Order: sequence, then C-alpha cells, then structure tokens
Amino acid sequence: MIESSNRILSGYCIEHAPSAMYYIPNFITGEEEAAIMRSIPPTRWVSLSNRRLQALPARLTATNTLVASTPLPAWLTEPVVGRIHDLGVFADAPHGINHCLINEYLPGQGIMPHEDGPAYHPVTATVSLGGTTVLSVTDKRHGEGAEPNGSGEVANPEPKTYRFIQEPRSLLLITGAAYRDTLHGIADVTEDVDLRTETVANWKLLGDKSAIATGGGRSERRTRISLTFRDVKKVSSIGSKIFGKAKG
Ligand SMILES: O=C(O)CCC(=O)C(=O)O
Ligand SMILES: [Fe+2]
Repeated sequence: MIESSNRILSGYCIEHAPSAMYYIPNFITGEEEAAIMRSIPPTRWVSLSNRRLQALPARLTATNTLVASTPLPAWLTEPVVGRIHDLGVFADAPHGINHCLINEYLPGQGIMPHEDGPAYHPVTATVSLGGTTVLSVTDKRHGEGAEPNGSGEVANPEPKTYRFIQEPRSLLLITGAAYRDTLHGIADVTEDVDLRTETVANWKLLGDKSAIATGGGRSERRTRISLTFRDVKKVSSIGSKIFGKAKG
C-alpha cells in the first residue's frame, strides 16, 4: 500500500474491530448507484434459497480458477473499481480487482456465516446498493486451545461478534487478519435492532446515523444489492483463446 493512500484510508479504519477493516460512507453517489443498478444484467441471476447472485466476468471453476473471455464490464470498472484501486488496498494483489460477486437480498434474507477463503487475495471490497444491512463478524479461531487456565477460567472465552452497518453507497473493506481469521454473515431478518454506538463497530464512521438513532436503533431491511470485489489468484487465459481474443 503506498503511503499517501494509507493516510487517506487511516481515517476510515474501524477501531475496536478485527484488524483491519475500513468503512467509507457515500463512496459512490446516488446517480452512480442508480446507474449500476440499471446495468446489472437481469438474465444472469442464479437463485439460491435465501438470496440470488451472479458472478462477473464469470463464475470460478471447481479449482477456483477464473476463466473468462472478457474483463469486468465498464459499468463496474468506471468509476467503482478505479476508485477502490486508488485507495491502495489492492496494491499488493497479484492482478488487482478481477472479479465481482453480486448478491441480492430481499427483506428477511441473509447469508450464513462463512469465510471468503484462499481462492482470493485476502482483501474483500464491498459496495452496497439499495438497502441498509448489518454484517456480523466473528473470530473463527474461537475454541482453539479453549482449556481452563488453572483459575477455572476458560483461556479463549466466547467469541466476540462485531456488527457493522452497511449503508447504501458505502464501501466496506475486509483485509489481512480480519479476512483470514473471521467468519462473516448477515442474519435473515426483516429488521435490525439495538443499533447504537456500543453495539455497532463502525457507528462513528456512518454517513447518516440520525435516522437509525431517532428510530430507536432500528433499521428496516429493504432490497439490498452488494458488489463484492476481489482478486482471484488463479487466472487462466484459456477462455480468451477459445473465444479468439488471446492477448497473452
Ligand atoms: O452482501 C454482503 O455484504 C456480503 C456478501 C458476502 O459475504 C460474499 O459475497 O462472500
Ligand atoms: Fe463473504
């Protein structure tokens, strides 16, 4: 990460969260949000039981390889991917952002706790569109070596779960140890409750906490689309050769 970018990013570092996570509210404008939502191909969705998703430019193969005949589409690269690269978080990544998973959640839908895993360089950049949600992050190493320490206390007690509000148009970055050592998920509820400075890790960084605060710490779920940008480590150019567009 180059130093000037580091300085920009440090203002958005989420304190009291696994190291290192960043939250930037209003990372894109309302017009940019609307343009992206209009550009998402309506025919590429794959429906799962609790959400629908699509992968661009392609789904990974069984060996976690990206085989694609085209790069990410222009409506994602301009302005979003370029703006994320400008932050410097992908400076150490082998290719830079080459993949985007698009998830759509209706009110009451979520995603089970999981890790994004070793197929990707350990940085996930999530841009949220439409509705507000709450991401839960838990240290997955909990329980390892959880033995009484002699005084009857458990050395590695109950894992702490951190909650992060993701507002529409925001960017959330999960990097380093936070990427490798935690599980993240979204509860399948129609409303998030008890949202306040003590229970939300990124409360101070929110763009608009007034609506939640005046609403008694509640946030109703609306349809939300997330764009998760990553660098897939294994890339094959076979796709471009098959389609006759080999560029090496
Ligand atoms: O929708 C989100 O913010 C999280 C999505 C996610 O965890 C994933 O795509 O791996
Ligand atoms: Fe994930």
